[in-house]
Amino acid sequence: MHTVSWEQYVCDLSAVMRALSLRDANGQELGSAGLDAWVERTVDLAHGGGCVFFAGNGASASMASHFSADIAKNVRIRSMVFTDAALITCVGNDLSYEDVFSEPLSWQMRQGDMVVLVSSSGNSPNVVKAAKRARELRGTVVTLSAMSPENTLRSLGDLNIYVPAQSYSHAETSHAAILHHWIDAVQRARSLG
Ligand SMILES: O=C(CO)[C@@H](O)[C@H](O)[C@H](O)[C@H](O)COP(=O)(O)O
Repeated sequence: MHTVSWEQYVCDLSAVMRALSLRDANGQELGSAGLDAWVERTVDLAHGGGCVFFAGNGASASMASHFSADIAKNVRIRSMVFTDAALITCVGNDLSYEDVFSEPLSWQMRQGDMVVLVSSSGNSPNVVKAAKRARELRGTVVTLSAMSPENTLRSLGDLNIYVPAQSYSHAETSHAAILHHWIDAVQRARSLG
């Protein structure tokens, strides 16, 4: 069995996280300083009573639920995910799996709300469609992706966070750390931490 020592794993993961890229909608690189812009937008949204939606598949679906709970409980920001079994099976069955995030967004998202879309590959069709729908609805789109730098999702957000992870392990762990970092910062900015 191929093994990597814990020290090597941490070293490789750290390299991936340090190489974080954050680009705006025009493709301009903001680097990790762009995380502050994300925090500011989220604080502004909170002042206006806006909602933060989260979506992703598999491990990213569990992150969506986790961080939706955190932002509501710890930061008192309204939040929603679309992974309720009745909802996802209904939309998946009646329309298609590609619509399971975009369709509920159409019903729930208002101008000025934010959606955080998490996809390691950056190519899951339902996540890509959600990004396009949210833009039509004039919401703020934040994407977290990995794998190929040319992945589809990376060009669809107002803020596009990318880590050059080549494994789901590194991609998912990096995304979870970024989301924790963001919510901690929003919590401090709202003097709730
Ligand atoms: O955790 C893993 C793989 O390690 C899986 O659950 C993974 O999240 C699923 O295969 C997802 O469907 C992958 O979708 P995506 O993150 O590439 O959009």
